[in-house]
Amino acid sequence: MTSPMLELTGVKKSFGGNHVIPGLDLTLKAHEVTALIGPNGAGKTTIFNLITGFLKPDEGTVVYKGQGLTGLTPENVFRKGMVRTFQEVRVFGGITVLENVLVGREHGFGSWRKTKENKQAAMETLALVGLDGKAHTEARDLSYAEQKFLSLARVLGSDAELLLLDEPTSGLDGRSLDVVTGLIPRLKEMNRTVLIIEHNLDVVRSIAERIVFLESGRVIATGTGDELFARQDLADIYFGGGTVQ
Ligand SMILES: Nc1ncnc2c1ncn2[C@@H]1O[C@H](COP(=O)(O)OP(=O)(O)OP(=O)(O)O)[C@@H](O)[C@H]1O
Repeated sequence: MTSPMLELTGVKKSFGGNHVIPGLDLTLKAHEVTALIGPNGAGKTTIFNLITGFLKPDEGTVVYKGQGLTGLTPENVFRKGMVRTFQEVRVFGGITVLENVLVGREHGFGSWRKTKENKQAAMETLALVGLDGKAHTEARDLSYAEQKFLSLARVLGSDAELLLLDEPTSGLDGRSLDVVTGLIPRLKEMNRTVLIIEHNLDVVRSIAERIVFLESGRVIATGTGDELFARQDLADIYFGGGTVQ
């Protein structure tokens, strides 16, 4: 059996007396697209923060490709080969689109280099999200949708194998939504594993191979879209009534 790409075991996190993650086990297989869904406040972003070193678990372990991540800074977690996006758009407005991807390639924190090879790789990444024609535009001059694409290009432009995407489609519709939903299934061909937080259930259904349903920091169901979307009990939790469709 191949070892999991990511394994959370007995992870707990409280804020004051609020037990946001009361005890979480979660495993990701390599080259799968897994969606983390659940009602507002279920703890999805907190889980991203616990995995990526932005928060430290009170208890439990996070193991990435056989290596414990507990206590590592976000920068050092990144260097292990994992990268995330944030719910809100985070791009560097004062530098160009191309430079934003180059910064992402160099781990987003330290120095970065405009070598020919890096530039070519960054341009190929920009082409994936349709931004190659705007490579020399300052990021602040992009539309909201283009800035979302650029956030994606920045994580894709890194060598990270595990991508954690926090609501990559929020605020997008029509053709811009299609850019993201078309891209995500292709990431496994690029040797990437994806964990995605997503509220748009049509998107979840079309891209996720496995869905993890979270309520109050606990995994209450795991399965394919066909398995989970048929369950009225989950629809009741998600919508407070109605059907997940
Ligand atoms: N740093 C923090 N300090 C205190 N409480 C926090 C902190 N981070 C998260 N929480 C609380 O943890 C709970 C879960 O929040 P989280 O953002 O992880 O949920 P979510 O599932 O991502 O929600 P949404 O779908 O609305 O983005 C919420 O009650 C939130 O207020």
